[in-house]
Amino acid sequence: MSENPVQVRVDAGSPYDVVIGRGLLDETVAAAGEATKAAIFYQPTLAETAEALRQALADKGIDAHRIELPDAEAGKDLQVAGFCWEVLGRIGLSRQDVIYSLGGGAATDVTGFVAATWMRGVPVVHIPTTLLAMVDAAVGGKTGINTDAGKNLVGSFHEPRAVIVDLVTLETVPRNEIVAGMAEVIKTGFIADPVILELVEKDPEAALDPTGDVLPELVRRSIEVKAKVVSADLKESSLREILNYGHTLAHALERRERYRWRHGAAVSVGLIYAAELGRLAGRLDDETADRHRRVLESVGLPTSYDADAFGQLLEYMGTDKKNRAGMLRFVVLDGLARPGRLEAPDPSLLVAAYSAVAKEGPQPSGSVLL
Ligand SMILES: NC(=O)c1ccc[n+]([C@@H]2O[C@H](COP(=O)([O-])OP(=O)(O)OC[C@H]3O[C@@H](n4cnc5c(N)ncnc54)[C@H](O)[C@@H]3O)[C@@H](O)[C@H]2O)c1
Ligand SMILES: O=C(O)C(=O)C[C@@H](O)[C@H](O)[C@H](O)COP(=O)(O)O
Ligand SMILES: [Zn+2]
Repeated sequence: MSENPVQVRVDAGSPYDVVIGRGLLDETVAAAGEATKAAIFYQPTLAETAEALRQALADKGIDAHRIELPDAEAGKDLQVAGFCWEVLGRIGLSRQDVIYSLGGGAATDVTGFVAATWMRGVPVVHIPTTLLAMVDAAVGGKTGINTDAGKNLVGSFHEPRAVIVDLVTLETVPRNEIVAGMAEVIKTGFIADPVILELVEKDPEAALDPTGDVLPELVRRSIEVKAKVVSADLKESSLREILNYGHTLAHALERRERYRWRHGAAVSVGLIYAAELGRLAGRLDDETADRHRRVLESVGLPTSYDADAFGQLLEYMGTDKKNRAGMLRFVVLDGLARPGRLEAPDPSLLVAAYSAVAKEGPQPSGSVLL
């Protein structure tokens, strides 16, 4: 990617830009607009970056505060949201002011939720710092927390004022987090942009290299797809569901694992399952179905899960937001980049498709866990 930042427009309810580049502190400060106060919610690993932003905002006369969030999924919690609301009250942050999120998708999700609910909605600027948050979580206005009832069942649509994707931040992201984010990139390839798949397949190592040229192209392509989809259907009345490809099983798996699995790792297993459902339903050709496993494994993503878990996963899939009238609905492919829906599939199909991911014995550990 060239030195000049690239802007991708999201043309939904309140249009905004996703700015992609390297070294974007000026753009980040400019996004404060007329605010006189700012709150920066950040994950612990981003403390230095948060302080640099606080200082840069202070230099512009903005009363800026930084507030550390618990790391990862522990941050997407009602108690954490309550703590954030308390802090905003103490700061006296008003509707003319601004909130920043700084971190991975867990940070953008909980901060977005806090911004959506504080004073019934204040401006939020997302600064995603993981691959997954850049290509997916920070774009599109979905915000949320996890509860005992399930993953992301509490939340709201709250569009950001801007999204600042500074590719430099990827250089400190652990490899397993880049790998996890690649699941959403590959998902995007299957639902809408097969060039993404070709780029990953050509050189999986290059695709994972935050200092190379391939990853920035994958980031831009994925954001372009997401921007187009959410611009057409912000509130997920229909088209936006395609971004949920692989997520019906993934969210059930995450809940079963008490959110200790990386979201991207769960999505990877969920993609294998959705591809198999499509194949067994007679809608997806063998080559495209098999391509899922090849490309996901080529970057080191998991593609299997506990053979004994299906009953509980089925129960948890029953709370998926795409379900209608108590019937399961899945996003499946009718071919490469041709997403469709599978409504109320026969239970025998659901069981049969699980054999594509079922694994007996010791389960994956390490990189899929927090
Ligand atoms: N709202 C949406 O549309 C949407 C889309 C996709 C995913 N999500 C949500 O996003 C979450 C997953 O996001 P994630 O994969 O980014 O995980 P995450 O937010 O848990 O971050 C992963 C880890 O990376 C660390 N990290 C972040 N930036 C870093 C950096 N620059 N250098 C070093 N370490 C860094 C974090 O501290 C954390 O430990 C899930 O909760 C998922 O549901 C939301
Ligand atoms: O933006 C969307 O829409 C998505 O479905 C993107 C998903 O990758 C993401 O994980 C999202 O948070 C899932 O949404 P949910 O509505 O199923 O919670
Ligand atoms: Zn996702």
